[in-house]
Amino acid sequence: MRYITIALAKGRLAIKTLDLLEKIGITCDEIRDKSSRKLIFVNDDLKLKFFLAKANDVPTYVEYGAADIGVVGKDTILEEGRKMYEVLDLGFGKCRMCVAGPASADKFLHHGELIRVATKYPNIAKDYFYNKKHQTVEIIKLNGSIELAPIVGLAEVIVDIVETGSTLRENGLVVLEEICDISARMVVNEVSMKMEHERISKIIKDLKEYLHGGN
Ligand SMILES: Nc1ncnc2c1ncn2[C@@H]1O[C@H](COP(=O)(O)OP(=O)(O)OP(=O)(O)O)[C@@H](O)[C@H]1O
Ligand SMILES: O=P(O)(O)OC[C@H]1O[C@H](OP(=O)(O)OP(=O)(O)O)[C@H](O)[C@@H]1O
Repeated sequence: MRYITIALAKGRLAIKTLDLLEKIGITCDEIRDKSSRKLIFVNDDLKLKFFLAKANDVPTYVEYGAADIGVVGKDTILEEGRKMYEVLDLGFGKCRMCVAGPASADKFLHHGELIRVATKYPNIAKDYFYNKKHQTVEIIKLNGSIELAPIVGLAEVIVDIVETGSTLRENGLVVLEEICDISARMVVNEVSMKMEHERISKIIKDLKEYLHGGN
């Protein structure tokens, strides 16, 4: 039997994903060992392989079929725009994609001004401002600590993830507009979905039963 490969996003979502898979009997203890430098893990009994990848790369592995299944945030799915099936909302990693800034920046969002928008998500920001708001903006790509940008005068507003809101609050910023809700999703390669339909459908069905079964 062919092995099915599952790509998991490193970081915040990894442990929660492993915990959830464990609930439906998909286990891979070795992958939890942080001291290991191994990149790929095999469960011969279940005919499954697992690997951890940088979150942004998970959709790439899945589109090309190097992974049959992936687990990654909706933010990454929207930003990467890869061709694959999004099959399940896993219900954790919940947060919101927002436009944020100092409260005084609100006026820039209603008068169609050419403002600067700092973000780790240039495609999401572009889609929101250009297609939904019809506002021309300058997008400035950053890789972290996005909240710094309006404080130091790099941009008028930011597009970023807000979970508890603490980071915004502690830096004197507020949510100005909500773009969409985010959570972890299961994605599947389009060919794998056909070729391994039975096994992949079973995983999705088991997860759905667990998630919606009141556990
Ligand atoms: N407070 C939060 N901040 C950031 N991401 C969150 C938060 N809550 C949930 N998430 C989800 O967790 C995913 C992974 O976040 P994580 O911070 O581990 O990785 P990353 O920020 O993409 O990686 P890196 O820090 O290497 O750039 C996000 O893509 C998002 O879907
Ligand atoms: O609403 P909160 O609960 O405060 O969470 C939101 C913050 O968490 C994320 O940053 P992360 O910790 O990933 O660090 P980064 O700035 O390096 O991306 C995100 O970019 C926000 O800064």
